[in-house]
Amino acid sequence: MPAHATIATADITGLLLAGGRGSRMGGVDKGLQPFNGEPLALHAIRRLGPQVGRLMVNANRNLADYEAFGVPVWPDSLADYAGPLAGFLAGLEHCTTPWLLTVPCDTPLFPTDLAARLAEAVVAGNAEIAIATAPEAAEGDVVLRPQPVFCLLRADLRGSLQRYTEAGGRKVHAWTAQHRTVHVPFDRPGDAPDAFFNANTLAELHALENR
Ligand SMILES: Nc1nc2c(ncn2[C@@H]2O[C@H](COP(=O)(O)OP(=O)(O)OP(=O)(O)O)[C@@H](O)[C@H]2O)c(=O)[nH]1
Ligand SMILES: [Mg+2]
Repeated sequence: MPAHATIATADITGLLLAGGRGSRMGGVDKGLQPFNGEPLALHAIRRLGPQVGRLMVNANRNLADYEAFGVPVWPDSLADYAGPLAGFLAGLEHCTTPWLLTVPCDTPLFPTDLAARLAEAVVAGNAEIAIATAPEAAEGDVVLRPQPVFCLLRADLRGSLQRYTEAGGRKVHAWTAQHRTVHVPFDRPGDAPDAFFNANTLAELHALENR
């Protein structure tokens, strides 16, 4: 195997996760909230687009607004806002490439080399899933925490995820733990410390705008 074996960009579909309730933001559709003058979803689409071969959006409300961004939009097939895994499943149901990369709509500063580093690590580790980990402050210390919605996964895990969610499973970690998973640290010297900061409230979103 060559030293830098990886996955071709064309073999990855990027999935923007915008299907949540946004309850901590007052129930608004998070992906449509403005960030530096443009909707969060559009901002993420621009950042993710160059990293992947195709793009899709998972959303459950205001579908026409998302369609206006020029990317296919798929709502959850599972009912009642079953959480991010419902978005993963909707993505896998429509994914025609061997790999799917998920990104949430509320983390606008995510790395521009996210796909490249997850892809290299998943191949090097002969794994099925790669999850980003990023430094987070914890009781005066800094620890690497998994960012489970930044997830590169094999598209053929669809059957497994379908069975897990049909049985009532909702936890990303509990499902990924059933498969060969590598964790990929984003704590190199040049990595932006706020790359994985996500906005759960409007105040957090406005604070991110000014960083
Ligand atoms: N498809 C889908 N995605 C979801 C669901 N719940 C959360 N997500 C997505 O998962 C990611 C992380 O979720 P949260 O940060 O909790 O966002 P949220 O659920 O919209 O916000 P809260 O209601 O405040 O928890 C976001 O990209 C959400 O869009 C869901 O029920 N279905
Ligand atoms: Mg939530």
